[in-house]
Amino acid sequence: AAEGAELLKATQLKARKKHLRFQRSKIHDWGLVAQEPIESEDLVVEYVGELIRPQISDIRERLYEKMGIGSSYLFRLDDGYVVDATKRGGIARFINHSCEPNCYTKVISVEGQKKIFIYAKRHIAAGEEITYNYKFPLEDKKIPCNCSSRKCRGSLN
Ligand SMILES: Nc1ncnc2c1ncn2[C@@H]1O[C@H](CN(CC[C@H](N)C(=O)O)CC2CN(CCC(c3ccccc3)c3ccccc3)C2)[C@@H](O)[C@H]1O
Repeated sequence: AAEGAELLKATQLKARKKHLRFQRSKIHDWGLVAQEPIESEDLVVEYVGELIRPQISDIRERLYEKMGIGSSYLFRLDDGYVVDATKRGGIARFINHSCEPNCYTKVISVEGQKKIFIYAKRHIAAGEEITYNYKFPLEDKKIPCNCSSRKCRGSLN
């Protein structure tokens, strides 16, 4: 049953993939834009990258900082593990944050492998930019938020 569900998900993702394009974003640099309408609760995309242990991600984060890459394509999981999409990443790495997002993320363990899926939390019209809440931990050094939604909190962290 699990494999079946997994296979179905994979085909859904493949079908969906051709209707997502990364384009210039009004929020920041590049973003992921829906080319066709997406129904609420539909699976949009998987955040594909390398699953790395907390210790490794700290080292990589410092490395990326040194390389001037700044905020990298790291997706932090609750248990400290990180999915790093910097080298080998899918299009989901271009998704920007919004304080009033149209998607949400869900971490699902498939045969012990943690996978991050992004689902629509409402109907998304063609041409809309895909967004989710990054849920960055609060920090002193603020990254100003440019989501321009009514409930914008003003910063990502
Ligand atoms: N609501 C928001 N308001 C204001 N800012 C927002 C909002 N949402 C997201 N952001 C910004 O987007 C970041 C997240 N970002 C989401 C996508 C991004 N739009 C983009 O265009 O890539 C992915 C990261 C951006 N970085 C790019 C690195 C790139 C690089 C770095 C330096 C020089 C050249 C290139 C790089 C390239 C190749 C390999 C490694 C790094 C990764 C957040 O950390 C924040 O800075």
